[in-house]
Amino acid sequence: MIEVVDLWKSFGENHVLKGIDCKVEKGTTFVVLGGSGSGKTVLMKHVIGLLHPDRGHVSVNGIDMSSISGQELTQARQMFGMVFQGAALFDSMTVFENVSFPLVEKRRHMKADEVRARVVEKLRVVDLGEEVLPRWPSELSGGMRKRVALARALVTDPQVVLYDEPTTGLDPITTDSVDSMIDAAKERLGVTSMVISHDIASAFKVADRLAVLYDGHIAAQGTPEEVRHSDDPFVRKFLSYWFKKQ
Ligand SMILES: Nc1ncnc2c1ncn2[C@@H]1O[C@H](COP(=O)(O)OP(=O)(O)OP(=O)(O)O)[C@@H](O)[C@H]1O
Repeated sequence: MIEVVDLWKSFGENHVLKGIDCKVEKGTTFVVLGGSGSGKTVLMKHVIGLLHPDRGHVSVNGIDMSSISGQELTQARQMFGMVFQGAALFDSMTVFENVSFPLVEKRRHMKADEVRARVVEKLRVVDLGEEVLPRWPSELSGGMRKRVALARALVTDPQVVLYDEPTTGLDPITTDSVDSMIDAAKERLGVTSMVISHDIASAFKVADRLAVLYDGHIAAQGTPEEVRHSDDPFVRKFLSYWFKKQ
C-alpha cells in the first residue's frame, strides 16, 4: 500500500505540491492525471524516495520513504519496478538480456536456468512467448517493446510498479495493448500500480482510483465514476474535451 500524507514540496519559489493526500490500496491501480508541470513526476519521485518532502510523508508497504537514505533506501527500492516513457530498452541487448538485466545486476546468486525460467515467466505475463528472447529491440513493434519493458520491470517480483506516462505518443492500438498489459500485471501478479498519465481515455480504462492534480492540490480523487462526476471546475474543464468526444 502507498500512503501519501500532507505532502508539500517547493523548488525555490515554485510551490509544486501543496498538501497532497492519497492512498493506493494493495493490488490496485492508481492513476495520477494532470496538466504539464502539475507535479505528477515530483509526486512519483517522492514515492520511490528520489525526492524528500518539505513537509508530510510517504510510506510504501509500511516503510517511510521520506525518512530513509543510503543502504536502507537501496533495500526499499527493491520493492519497485519502473516503466518509463519510451520503453527505454537497451538497444544493444537482446530481449533476454534486457529482461534478465535486473536479475544479473541484483541477484548474482541465481543460476542461469533459473534466470531463464524467470524471464520466460514474466514475458508470459505480458503475453509474449519464448520466441522473442533472441530478438533485438529494433525488431519489435512499439507495443512489444513496452511489453518487454514491463517484463523487465516485473522480473525482480516487485510489489509496486510505477509507470511514467506509459502511453504518451503511442497510436490507439498500441495504447490499448499497454492498457491491457497494466491490467494483466495487476490481475496475474497482484502488483500495486501507480500510473502517471496525460491520457484521459487510458487513465479511465486502467484505474481503480484516480486523482487529478491541479495547482499543487488534488482537485478530485476517487473511482473513475466519481472523478468523472466531480464538480470541481478545473476537473470538469480538464475532462470535458475528452468526454464530449464520446
Ligand atoms: N529537481 C527539480 N528542481 C527544480 N524544479 C523541479 C525539479 N523537478 C521538478 N521541478 C519543477 O516542478 C514542477 C512539476 O514538474 P513535474 O515534472 O512533476 O510535472 P509533471 O506533472 O510530471 O509534468 P509533465 O506531464 O510535463 O511531465 C515543474 O515546474 C518543474 O519545473
